[in-house]
Amino acid sequence: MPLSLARPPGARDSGCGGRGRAAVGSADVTSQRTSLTPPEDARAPVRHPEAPAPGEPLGSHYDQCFGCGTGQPHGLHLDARAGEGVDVTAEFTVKPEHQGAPGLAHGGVLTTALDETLGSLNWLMHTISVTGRLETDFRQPVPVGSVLHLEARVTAVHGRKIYCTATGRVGGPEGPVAVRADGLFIEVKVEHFISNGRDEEIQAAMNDPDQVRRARAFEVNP
Ligand SMILES: CCCCCCCC/C=C\CCCCCCCC(=O)SCCNC(=O)CCNC(=O)[C@H](O)C(C)(C)COP(=O)(O)OP(=O)(O)OC[C@H]1O[C@@H](n2cnc3c(N)ncnc32)[C@H](O)[C@@H]1OP(=O)(O)O
Repeated sequence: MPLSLARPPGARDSGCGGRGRAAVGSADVTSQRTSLTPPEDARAPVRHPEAPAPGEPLGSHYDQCFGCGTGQPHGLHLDARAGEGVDVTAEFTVKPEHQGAPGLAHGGVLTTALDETLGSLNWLMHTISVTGRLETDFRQPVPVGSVLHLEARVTAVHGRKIYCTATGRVGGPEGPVAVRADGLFIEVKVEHFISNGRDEEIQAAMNDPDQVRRARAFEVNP
């Protein structure tokens, strides 16, 4: 489907940082607390035929993304690589600016690293999806200076729901799991961003041919 650059009906017409009427619906999340387990009739994930080759760096979906953006000075600068299945790997070095307690990584930063690694699975399926739910287990403290070896994979797909899981290991790619997460990502169209993002950044993104090309690469999903 070609990428439409027009704002759809119902889009907010001024950037107001989420204070305006939400342009997406929202399900009753209180009844979804146990829904990180795929339903019986979920299907196995399918690697898109044009997915990046195993080992290929995926690059950033958005230059200003806190997780992967190369133009984001405050970001984590993750650059995941494609795996052989519907899976990816990445490394994240914990820096002093990522501390929660003295000398230790902040849990929210570690969760962000897991979230971003899971988000990069989009490249493997040529799907755009956003985090609906994310549950993190913190098993070991992660000291500053550590390299967190991240791995994420899709476990099942059910309609627009993408079930996925990620681990972060310390001491090497085969080291002990320090953090892990189960996620539920929900497939969206490009309009999700156009309708909900602040105008300033959306306009800049739509005027950037490289950004439009990257959005298209996600969207083409036969
Ligand atoms: C030129 C312009 C260019 C722009 C291009 C950009 C390219 C970008 C490319 C790639 C981006 C990748 C980004 C990755 C970054 C890392 C990941 C993040 O941090 S993402 C940010 C954090 N997440 C959010 O901000 C979501 C906020 N939430 C929402 O927007 C909505 O709630 C949304 C879209 C998730 C769902 O809303 P609904 O109205 O579309 O759909 P409903 O009907 O509510 O749900 C669909 C199904 O999913 C279940 N569901 C939804 N939310 C759930 C939840 N929280 N827990 C469990 N189930 C949930 C529902 O029960 C329903 O299931 P049933 O089909 O009925 O079986």
